[in-house]
Amino acid sequence: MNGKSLRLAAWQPHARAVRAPEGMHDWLVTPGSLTARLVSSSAVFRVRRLHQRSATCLADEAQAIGLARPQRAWEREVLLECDGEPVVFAHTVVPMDCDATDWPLFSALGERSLGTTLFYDPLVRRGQLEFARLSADHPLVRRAHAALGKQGGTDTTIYYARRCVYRRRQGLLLVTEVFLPAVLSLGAAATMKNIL
Ligand SMILES: C=C(O[C@@H]1C=C(C(=O)O)C=C[C@H]1O)C(=O)O
Repeated sequence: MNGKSLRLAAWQPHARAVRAPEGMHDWLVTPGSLTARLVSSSAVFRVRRLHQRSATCLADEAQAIGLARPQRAWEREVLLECDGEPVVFAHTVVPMDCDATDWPLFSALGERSLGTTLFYDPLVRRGQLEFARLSADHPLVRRAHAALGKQGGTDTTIYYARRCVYRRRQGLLLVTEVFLPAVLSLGAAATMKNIL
């Protein structure tokens, strides 16, 4: 970590507050399942599971999932890939003490999209989206860089992210999606597919 403090984010309730370029703003405000939009924007879509394990949640996540302080949670991290190109780094946390019946499919997801369990289950309630600008030293961007095999030290890119809390029975689950720059090329590809 070379002494750099890990900078967390200021999560905003309105997408316009993070001043994303238009193309990225359009992705940030994708209604419904992001998976569904990515599938329709590419020929080959893949959820590349990086890991699913217990880990200490981030300081700005604890309260969102009902924890008094950062503590162990179930953590799932994936790259969403379109036509072989990673376009989203996604990070999901669930409190360790959640009842297994709250999220019955979560532990066995593998490389199936979490979205397929969240958006087609009538017991799931979706909270409000929040948005943030993340710099390269944010913990989630650092993890995305590591997953992509990239050194983030000189990266001055601003990454745009959104997060949302889902509730099912007594269970809470927080999904954070960090949009990678390559997501912007999908718009062009999707447009070309419509034209050709
Ligand atoms: C919440 C969704 O699920 C997607 C899939 C995820 C996964 O498989 O871990 C995580 C975040 C999402 O981008 C969605 O499709 O909207």
